[in-house]
Formats: sequence, C-alpha cells, structure tokens
Amino acid sequence: MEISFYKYQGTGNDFVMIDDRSEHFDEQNLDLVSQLCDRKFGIGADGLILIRNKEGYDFEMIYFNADGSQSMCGNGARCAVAFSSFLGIVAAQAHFLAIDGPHQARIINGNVELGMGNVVSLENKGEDFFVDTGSPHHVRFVEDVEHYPVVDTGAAIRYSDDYRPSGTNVNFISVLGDDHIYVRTYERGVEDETLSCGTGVTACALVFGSQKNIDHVDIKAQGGNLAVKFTQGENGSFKDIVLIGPAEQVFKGSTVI
Ligand SMILES: N[C@@H](CCC[C@H](N)C(=O)O)C(=O)O
Repeated sequence: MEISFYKYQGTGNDFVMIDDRSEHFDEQNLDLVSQLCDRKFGIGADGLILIRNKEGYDFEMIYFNADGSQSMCGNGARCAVAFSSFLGIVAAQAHFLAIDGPHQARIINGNVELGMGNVVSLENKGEDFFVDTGSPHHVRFVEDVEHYPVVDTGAAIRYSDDYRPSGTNVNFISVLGDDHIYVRTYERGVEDETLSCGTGVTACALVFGSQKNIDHVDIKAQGGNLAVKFTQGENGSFKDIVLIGPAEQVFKGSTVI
C-alpha cells in the first residue's frame, strides 16, 4: 500500500508525520516504524507521528521514537499541531490527546505554544535532578555543555541501574544568563543526542526556574531556540507549563508500506 507522509522539524527534532485519520497504518508494526525512521534505509527521523481522529478532541497524536517505543514528545506535539493546522483539522487553537493526557495548544506568530501536563515534583538525584514532564528526564548542570560528552555520559546514565528497566532521557545544562540556559539531550528511544528535546528542555527550565525563582526561561538547543513559561506551586510542583517554539514542514513524499 502506498501512503503519503510529511516531514516536520521542531528546532531540529525531526518527525515523519502521517495523516492516519483513515486508520490504515498498523500501529502494532514497530519494525515498520523503525524502518521508516532509519536514516540510511528509510525516510529518516527521530520519531514518527500518526494523526488520528479522537472523539471529544480535535485529534489524537500517536508518537513513536525511532526505535518504535512510545512516550510523550514535546517537539513532536508542536509539529503535530502545525501539521493538523496544515490539514485543516484545527485553526489557531488545538485540543488534542497524547499518551500523557489532554493538551491545549495555539499557533501564534509562527510559533506553536504547547500546554504541557502539570509536574508534581522535582526529585533530587545527588547533585542532579529527575523530572517527569510526560517523559522521564534526568537533569545535570555542567560547566561547558558545548564540549561535554553528551552521548557517552547520557548513555551511561540512561542505562544505569537507577533507571532500569525503562531508562530515562538525559539532559545537560549550562547557564547562559539570569533566565537563559543552553541544553543538550541524550534521548532514550533514539539512543543518541538529538538537536532538541521539548520535554527535556521543559524539565531543565523547571529545575533552573525553581533555583532562580522565575517563571520564564529561554533555552538554546543545538537545533534552535525555545522558551518555557510556568507557574510554580508548593513542594516543587508546577502548573500552566507552556513550551514555545517553531515547527516547520520540510518536505512531503510517498512510500510503500
Ligand atoms: N523528543 C521528544 C521526546 C521523545 C520521547 C523520549 N525520547 C522518550 O522516550 O522518553 C521531545 O521533544 O519531548
């Protein structure tokens, strides 16, 4: 069967996007997902997203990492909103379902502003932190993230006994200013550094924001700039979390599955 697909990127985190409102894509076929995401033998992407109809919502986002595993994806969700707008499913506002629950989003000045789920706590891990922003994230401050061994250290933490069996994503932060950080992320499910991770930069912004007692953090990622706004609550909790950044269609094509 021949299917159409689109490629989107959000600050360099790239996704195969499929309009699957007709439900022709077999979401149990994880070999197909990883084959389509393969950068040598397939289309190539960090992840694959199906857009499906869902009663009570504008759409449902079904997200897969490049290896076929599933989790919440912040950049993917921003791209899914842009794709749904392109398809005419939504206009400037969207209400959709993802694996971690319902989300609201809006498109303003070319950016997608994505409402994230509430965060109940920041966990201390020695000098590091753990935050669940829909996906699990280990967060470590380092002196010079530009030259830090993100892949080697990220993989060691991701596969450490502490995070078995499901593992974690691993983020490294250097402080650039009072409300500005530089983040690099090793992603579970891609098993490599990606150019940006939406749930990861959100986790980093919350950790940094709690230390500085601020409600807005600008983030530099390898693939571009993002921002996160939030309201701090009691005992390390956060609500009204919004991830802001661009989402762009980069090409379309068709493939036989
Ligand atoms: N790139 C994503 C995160 C995708 C999920 C992650 N790799 C996991 O398995 O937890 C983002 O933008 O949030």
